Amino acid sequence: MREKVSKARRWVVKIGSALLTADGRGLDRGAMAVWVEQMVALRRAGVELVLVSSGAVAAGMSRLGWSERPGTIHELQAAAAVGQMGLVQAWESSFAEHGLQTAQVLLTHDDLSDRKRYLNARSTLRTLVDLGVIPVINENDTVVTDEIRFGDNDTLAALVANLVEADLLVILTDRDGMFDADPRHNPDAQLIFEARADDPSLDAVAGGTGGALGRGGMQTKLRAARLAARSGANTIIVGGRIERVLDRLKGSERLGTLLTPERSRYAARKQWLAGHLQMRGTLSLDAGAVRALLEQRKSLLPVGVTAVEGNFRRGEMVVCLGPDGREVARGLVNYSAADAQRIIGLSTEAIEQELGYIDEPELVHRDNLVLV
Ligand SMILES: Nc1ncnc2c1ncn2[C@@H]1O[C@H](COP(=O)(O)OP(=O)(O)O)[C@@H](O)[C@H]1O
Ligand SMILES: N[C@@H](CCC(=O)OP(=O)(O)O)C(=O)O
Repeated sequence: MREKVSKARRWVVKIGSALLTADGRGLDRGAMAVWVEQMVALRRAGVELVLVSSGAVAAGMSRLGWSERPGTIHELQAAAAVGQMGLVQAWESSFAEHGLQTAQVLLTHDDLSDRKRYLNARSTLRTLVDLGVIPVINENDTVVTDEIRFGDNDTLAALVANLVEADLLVILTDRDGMFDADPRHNPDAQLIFEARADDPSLDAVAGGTGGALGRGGMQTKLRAARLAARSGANTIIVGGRIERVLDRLKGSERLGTLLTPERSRYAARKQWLAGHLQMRGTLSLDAGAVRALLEQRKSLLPVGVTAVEGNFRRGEMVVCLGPDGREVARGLVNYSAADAQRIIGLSTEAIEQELGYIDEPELVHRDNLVLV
């Protein structure tokens, strides 16, 4: 079962406020350094990493000398703005000690629900990961309003896992994992080692909300696992203070709670694309492009496309048809219909000349392509 974890290539690691702030006494830099060491080791082992870090509000409270979580949203946002500085600074200096660079990425709900911004966020994150930089993501607390807040970073981390098509979401928290009852009130509660994310009996055990600093509790972690499962990712909820926790997970050790998707990664991804997006147009492919997609699992380049139909925008879903008119794939397109029309049949070098810019050399990247 745990080889699902050791074999995962792309991880999103989420670290909650409760852990990061040593229960309210500012950022726990010592603990951060220990996770950084393990994340560096993961990277060196070929794992692609994205970090979702909470702790801005808690760090800001400590910097401002506030001992209680403020009541108004503006005070919370002010605390987050102050604390985010310290948070990214701490991550940056800690990773820098190992020669790794970090990047701050602040996201809101709108960024992930608007197709165009979604695709841009995705491309930027992919570029950062390819560059070997560790993206450090948090919610953009200063600009969000109550209605559009993620609120807890568990949900944000799950949506990031969808966004970057992670194989694994690791939620580090202050308990060893998900118990069959809230361990704060039930000393006999037992750790759940494995379950299907969609198992309805989990709803009852994850009832309680978060601690004094965190927002979510187990309920949002369970919901996050279900969201992550939609794009086929496995989720581990595990104690961040367990010694060498990330190393040991990578080594298939049975730590924490593993929540698995009900379908295979591929089937889940396909369903997710289909369920989330309406078809906006079609691309007709020549025989060479069909072979490149189906046999070599490559991205679709403009050079192999013979016709464009529909009025789609960048980031929307299109259907790819073979020379016989049969559907061979569907996926998220990197160019609008008007721009696609101008670049079909062109080699990669000619695209920039034609458009004056180049977003991506692929018309549809293979990560965003589902073969039929
Ligand atoms: N079934 C459960 N198993 C484990 N922890 C639970 C459960 N139900 C509620 N909790 C509580 O959830 C807390 C973790 O959530 P939270 O405080 O939001 O942390 P974080 O900041 O890591 O997101 C734990 O300290 C625990 O008391
Ligand atoms: N964006 C907020 C995180 C919200 C939050 O509390 O998240 P979590 O501790 O993961 O439940 C912050 O940085 O303080």
